[in-house]
Amino acid sequence: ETAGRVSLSPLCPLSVLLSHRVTRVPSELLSQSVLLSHRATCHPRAEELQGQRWVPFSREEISAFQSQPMAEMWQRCARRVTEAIERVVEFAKRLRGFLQLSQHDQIVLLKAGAMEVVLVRMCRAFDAATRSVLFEGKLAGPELFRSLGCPELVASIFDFAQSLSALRCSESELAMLSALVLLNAGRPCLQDRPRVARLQGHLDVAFRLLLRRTRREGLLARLPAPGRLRALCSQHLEQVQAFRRLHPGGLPAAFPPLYRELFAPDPADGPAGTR
Ligand SMILES: N#Cc1cc2c(cc1C(F)(C(F)(F)F)C(F)(F)F)CC[C@H]1N(C(=O)[C@H]3CC[C@H](C(=O)O)CC3)CC[C@@]21S(=O)(=O)c1ccc(F)cc1
Repeated sequence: ETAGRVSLSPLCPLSVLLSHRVTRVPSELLSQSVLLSHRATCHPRAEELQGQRWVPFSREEISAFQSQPMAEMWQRCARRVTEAIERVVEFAKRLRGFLQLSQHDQIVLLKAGAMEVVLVRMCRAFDAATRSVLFEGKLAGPELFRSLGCPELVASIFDFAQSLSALRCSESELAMLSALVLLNAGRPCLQDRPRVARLQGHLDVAFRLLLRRTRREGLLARLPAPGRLRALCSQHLEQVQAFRRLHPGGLPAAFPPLYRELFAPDPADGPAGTR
């Protein structure tokens, strides 16, 4: 019998039975630890989202954003992407087994999945009623991002946020979704694919049991197809390349180094994920 599991032999007096803490199955412990990692690395925190009255930007504030030079707005948003990705890296490091992978595989999984997790997390701060997202403290519609010069990408990002928020996922569901986006054994260039597949398998079982416990099995069929996230991220990479072409000499130094590493790697550094 493993330590802590109550022995159910008939000889076991009630006092012993009652003295043990509640016995949780490993998968419930796993989804609980993923939820804690998610809560600790999301911004804003769930309680802030509930409490906060979401105020929309005024017309003047929106036109101020729209008259920002393109490079300024890109740097402003790139900083927020970078902050969000740093929190996703912290989330990954807290996932059971992630830090035991080789650093090469950790980097491959993060390069491929971090932005996808940011886009999943975005739905937490998305208001479906006004089709707007919390940006720098207030609610912003797609028109606020006009000066980025990539209206299709912005529209796809909002469509994705809209469809995900329509599923009204709980924090636990978003936590498990994010963990499964990251620990994806299908990512190219992995060295120890079977090891990632084992971690992914444990998360998959834990997610299905969570959905069964909460009578939300129907969610699986309604989740956006994984291809949609991938398409969004490749659209994003195209836009970064387009932006770089507009600004020869590489991304301005004002872009965070992590952003440059993830989205505008210097060709001299070799193919993505192999450094
Ligand atoms: N630069 C940017 C950029 C920045 C962002 C997104 C997309 C881009 C690009 F798609 C662009 F610009 F083209 F639209 C880009 F660049 F990626 F291509 C989507 C995720 C957003 N985001 C978030 O919603 C996070 C989610 C996680 C959350 C947390 O940490 O828990 C914090 C807030 C991070 C940055 C942010 S944003 O808020 O600047 C934003 C920008 C445009 C838009 F249409 C909607 C939002």
